[in-house]
Amino acid sequence: MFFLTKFMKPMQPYILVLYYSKYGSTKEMAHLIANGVESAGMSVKIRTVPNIAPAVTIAEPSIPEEGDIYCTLDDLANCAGLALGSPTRFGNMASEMKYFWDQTTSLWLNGALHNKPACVFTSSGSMHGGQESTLLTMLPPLFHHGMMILGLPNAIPALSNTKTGGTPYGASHVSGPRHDQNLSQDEKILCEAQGKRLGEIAKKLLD
Ligand SMILES: Cc1cc2nc3c(=O)[nH]c(=O)nc-3n(C[C@H](O)[C@H](O)[C@H](O)COP(=O)(O)O)c2cc1C
Repeated sequence: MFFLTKFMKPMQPYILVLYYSKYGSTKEMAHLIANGVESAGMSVKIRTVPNIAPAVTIAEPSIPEEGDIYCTLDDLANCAGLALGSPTRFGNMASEMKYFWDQTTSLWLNGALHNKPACVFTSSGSMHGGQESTLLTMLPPLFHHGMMILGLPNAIPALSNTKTGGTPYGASHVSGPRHDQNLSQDEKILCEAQGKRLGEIAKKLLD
């Protein structure tokens, strides 16, 4: 026992940035949010969730061939804070992300996420296509898990200046009908600001 405690490295606190993305916009936002987290001096883990394949197709490999790796329940349980992102799907989160949360009962039972800070972000095809409803409907699982929810304060000028995405409920991006619209400068600023705020608050809670 003494040997173990002497030589085992304590786990470094980290923020989990967990997202699903089909066309890449939400993934880009996740990486900008991670930059913001790191600018607050916190470590970060970026994780995604697999596509949901119909039963008739071959299951995906457990490690993706490219890109960010899939989130485990341990990744979620051990985080010091969470940024959760999903594309807007009919005004709601993607079923891939909902499926992941439906597997978190063990964490709910032992209160693994109690009192940890969390925020949400999304990407949609159109400007008024349901970003806010997606962000708000991503929150109930986090409330059930006892997390503390952070939005984006209006003190950040980009929130008032933006002509596309960006809401008080969380960062957002309008990707256009062909998913080919780049993140605007204001959308990028808001992603990084959201990550920074999450990192700073997680750090204060750990002190
Ligand atoms: C099944 C489905 C439903 C969608 N529903 C909406 C919607 O309700 N509102 C909207 O603006 N865009 C909708 N979209 C478009 C995506 O939200 C948009 O392309 C988003 O930027 C994709 O994010 P990604 O690049 O991270 O995959 C939908 C796309 C799919 C495939």
